[in-house]
Amino acid sequence: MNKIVIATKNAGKVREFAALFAKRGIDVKSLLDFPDVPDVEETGSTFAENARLKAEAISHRFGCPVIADDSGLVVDALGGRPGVYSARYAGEDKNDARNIAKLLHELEGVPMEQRTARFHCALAVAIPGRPTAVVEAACEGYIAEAPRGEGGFGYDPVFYLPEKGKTMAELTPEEKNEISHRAKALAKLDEQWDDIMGGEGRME
Ligand SMILES: O=c1nc[nH]c2c1ncn2[C@H]1C[C@H](O)[C@@H](COP(=O)(O)OP(=O)(O)OP(=O)(O)O)O1
Ligand SMILES: [Mg+2]
Repeated sequence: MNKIVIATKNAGKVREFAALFAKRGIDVKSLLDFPDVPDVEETGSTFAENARLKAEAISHRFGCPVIADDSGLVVDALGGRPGVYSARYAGEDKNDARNIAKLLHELEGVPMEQRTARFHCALAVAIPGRPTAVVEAACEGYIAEAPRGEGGFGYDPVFYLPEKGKTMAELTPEEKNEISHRAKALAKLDEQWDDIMGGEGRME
């Protein structure tokens, strides 16, 4: 297999998946290539449920294997919010800058040692006629007091990695793809790939 559909319209995710799959010799198509496909409603209460909903809906529509990513930011001092609502935290228009502003506002006065958080990623693989597989992984860090860096997308400018002394947005794309929740989840998929695909093809 040398092509996979990722059920997302998020350009940041598409860039990261394209780089991660390029190493495996696989071309990535996304819903940015099919703008007429309507958004799948994320009605689940967990990342895994939403990833499954997106993968199965698009696989059913296209009749081919599809991977979906549902991800977000889990902040301990906010009881796990914004969680599955990360994209829509500050409103349905999914505006990264407004989401970050709301997050920093809610954490005003919270000292650094209590600003622990993680990015969480659930990846679902839906293949016609086979059970859907879901893997999950997380990347631990802290919510910074102000945005820093231009790279990545979403909440990256306020996600501080103590071991790097940088926010996720200050990493190069290659550095982010070594440590991110998305890369770790994809590595788990790699391990299970032959079982999941059941003869459909190998990832590498
Ligand atoms: O590496 C990341 N770096 C920064 N922020 C991130 C990351 N990974 C997820 N996030 C944030 C962005 C968005 O606020 C939410 C994902 O929401 P999520 O529903 O999975 O994606 P989405 O609606 O943007 O696109 P789609 O559903 O079409 O895949 O978490
Ligand atoms: Mg979404």
